[in-house]
Amino acid sequence: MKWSEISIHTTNEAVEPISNILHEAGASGVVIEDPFELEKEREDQFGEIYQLNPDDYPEEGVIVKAYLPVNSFLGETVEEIKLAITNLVLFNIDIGLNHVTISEVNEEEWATAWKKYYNPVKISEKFTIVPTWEEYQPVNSDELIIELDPGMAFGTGTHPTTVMCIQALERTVKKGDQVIDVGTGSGVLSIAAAMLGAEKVTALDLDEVAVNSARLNIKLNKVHDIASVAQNNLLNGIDQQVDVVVANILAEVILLFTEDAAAAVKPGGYFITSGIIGQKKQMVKDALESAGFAIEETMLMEDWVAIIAKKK
Ligand SMILES: C[S@@+](CC[C@H](N)C(=O)[O-])C[C@H]1O[C@@H](n2cnc3c(N)ncnc32)[C@H](O)[C@@H]1O
Repeated sequence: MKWSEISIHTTNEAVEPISNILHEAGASGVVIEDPFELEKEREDQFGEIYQLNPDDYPEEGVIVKAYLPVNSFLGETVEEIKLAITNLVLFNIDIGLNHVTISEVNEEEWATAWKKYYNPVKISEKFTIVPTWEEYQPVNSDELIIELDPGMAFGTGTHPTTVMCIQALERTVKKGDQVIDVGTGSGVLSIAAAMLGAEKVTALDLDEVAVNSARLNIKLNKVHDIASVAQNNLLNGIDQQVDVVVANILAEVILLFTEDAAAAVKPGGYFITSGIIGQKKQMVKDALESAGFAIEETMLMEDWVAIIAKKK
């Protein structure tokens, strides 16, 4: 598959809304080149390793980059992104130079473009995500380490939507549980569920690239006896009943299968949903409640919401 790199030279203030616009437009792997990163004092209590190259950063302003699949919608998507960014001015957001460039990258370049921005990160009480090419010494003996090579699939493991899912899994998965991960991407949530003691994990994704990436990461983390991966559209054709279903997908997609999720979760079990932007929270909550779930917890990180719902 060919990928297009969209690069936006903007201001610090606009980074967050532009990242959201890019995510909403279906971009993968938003990276931020902020010269401040070069000067920032690093916490090393978690043993993170930082090797930043000044050549990768602009002299002033911030560059936000993301990757879009090259398909027949690319032209429209780019135009929509540009318009949405320009519209930020209406909200009094300074978009700075707003210099937008597009370039094509091949699969290999895309995969390696990630690597320089990707370091070990402690993302929850128990879990640290470590890229496969980094050396990492655990700080605590009970620390759980997920080794990840995101390749082409979504999931460096450190996106707020993923972090909230992992924190929600920590609160809900019990030893011996059965779990389904809808939209597994790099497989990170399935690996976390297996490490938390689940007995059987089913990882599903529509995208073949994600299926392969999840298989690789599941094997790398030695949880392949517990977690298996299949190419599948949401929960279509899945008739097993499990203790936890987790899905980090956009709100619009969650709404398509709340009924199927209600059928797949045992009474007293959980449906964890994430990937929901703030203004769509109520819509998802309403759908979950009418499908037979009670909202147990609403989590918030940056502009993103995750919901832990319990099957009545
Ligand atoms: C935001 S990513 C989440 C990846 C990973 N679970 C995480 O938390 O980092 C969403 C994933 O859902 C997958 N997806 C989108 N629509 C889907 C569908 N209809 N059925 C299955 N997977 C889907 C995408 O391919 C992508 O890998």
